[in-house]
Amino acid sequence: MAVLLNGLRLVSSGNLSLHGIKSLQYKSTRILCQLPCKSSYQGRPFSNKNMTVELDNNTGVAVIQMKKPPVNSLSLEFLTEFAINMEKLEMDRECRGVVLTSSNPKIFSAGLDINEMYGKTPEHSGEFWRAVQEMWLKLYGSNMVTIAAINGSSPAGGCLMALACDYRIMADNPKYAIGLNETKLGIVAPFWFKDSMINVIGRRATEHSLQLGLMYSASNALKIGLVDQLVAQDKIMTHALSVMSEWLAIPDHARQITKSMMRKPTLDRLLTNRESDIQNFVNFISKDSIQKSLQLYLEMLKQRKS
Ligand SMILES: CCCCCCCC/C=C\C/C=C/C(=O)SCCNC(=O)CCNC(=O)[C@H](O)C(C)(C)COP(=O)(O)OP(=O)(O)OC[C@H]1O[C@@H](n2cnc3c(N)ncnc32)[C@H](O)[C@@H]1OP(=O)(O)O
Repeated sequence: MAVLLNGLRLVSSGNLSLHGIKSLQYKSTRILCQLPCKSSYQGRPFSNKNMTVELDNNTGVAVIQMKKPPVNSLSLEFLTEFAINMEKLEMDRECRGVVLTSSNPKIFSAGLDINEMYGKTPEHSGEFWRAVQEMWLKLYGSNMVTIAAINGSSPAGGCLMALACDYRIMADNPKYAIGLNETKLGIVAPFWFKDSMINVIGRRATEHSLQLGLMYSASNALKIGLVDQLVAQDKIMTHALSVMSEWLAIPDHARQITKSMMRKPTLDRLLTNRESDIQNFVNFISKDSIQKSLQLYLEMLKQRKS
């Protein structure tokens, strides 16, 4: 955790949620630019199999652009790479904010890679689920300002990623849909997916949404508060960076402590039940009836195409 105070940067060893706000050490550094100063942009890209990460040293803002063809499905490899990148940015004293977006102009993310849940060993399923948890813990528990620039459809795990951010901006296109549609696949959104949604849209709307596995058009997502703003597709990144500059104008320490106060109980719930959540997932996904549902769903996805 990093806090700016009178020109000194207070740095702790990890995410706000994982390590709380105690044991701060003093490190002297320059104060990072509070607002984007585009004139002296210096991009610094790294790691690029499933995503590119570009940190602007002048603004302290990184853009993570997911680029896993065809639909940014969240495979074990993708999730591992994502967690490593988040960790790197979290540790980077110059990074204060992250915009998450997609290189696919129509799909933000298709959610968890269904192939990782179908026909796999319990060991693989457990490893996969731990990686899903890690992605969420890193994003939901980040000290940085996180903004989702949702430039396409975003079902299930894709919606979860957006829900884990601080702010959601969606492209204003009636063809794009977002939601936690797990029940439509015959599976159940785990408690921390549900908690993430409750924290954004409230209990009643979440119950309705989860039971029916609803996918919302961009305009309906805005109506229920699932996204914060709709913006024309070609303006989404400019707008996300402008919203980011507003968030970064708030002193880091005050914003981070507030964020921690709001999110810690939700994070702690998964942290204290992490192993049982993995076991529940493995038991659930290994059932013949669930495997059958996933098989049918995968076939349906392939048939839809032809
Ligand atoms: C008692 C409690 C116990 C608790 C247990 C917990 C269990 C909970 C477990 C898991 C939670 C699950 C979370 C998830 O995220 S599941 C994934 C949900 N995702 C979806 O339903 C999206 C499905 N996809 C689509 O709707 C569309 O593909 C699209 C809108 C994303 C894109 O449409 P389009 O551009 O038309 O592309 P195609 O449909 O043609 O797809 C291209 C290609 O990609 C494949 N594909 C799509 N989505 C996925 C996916 N999620 N995983 C893997 N593969 C995917 C699709 O099959 C096509 O493949 P191809 O034919 O081989 O080209």
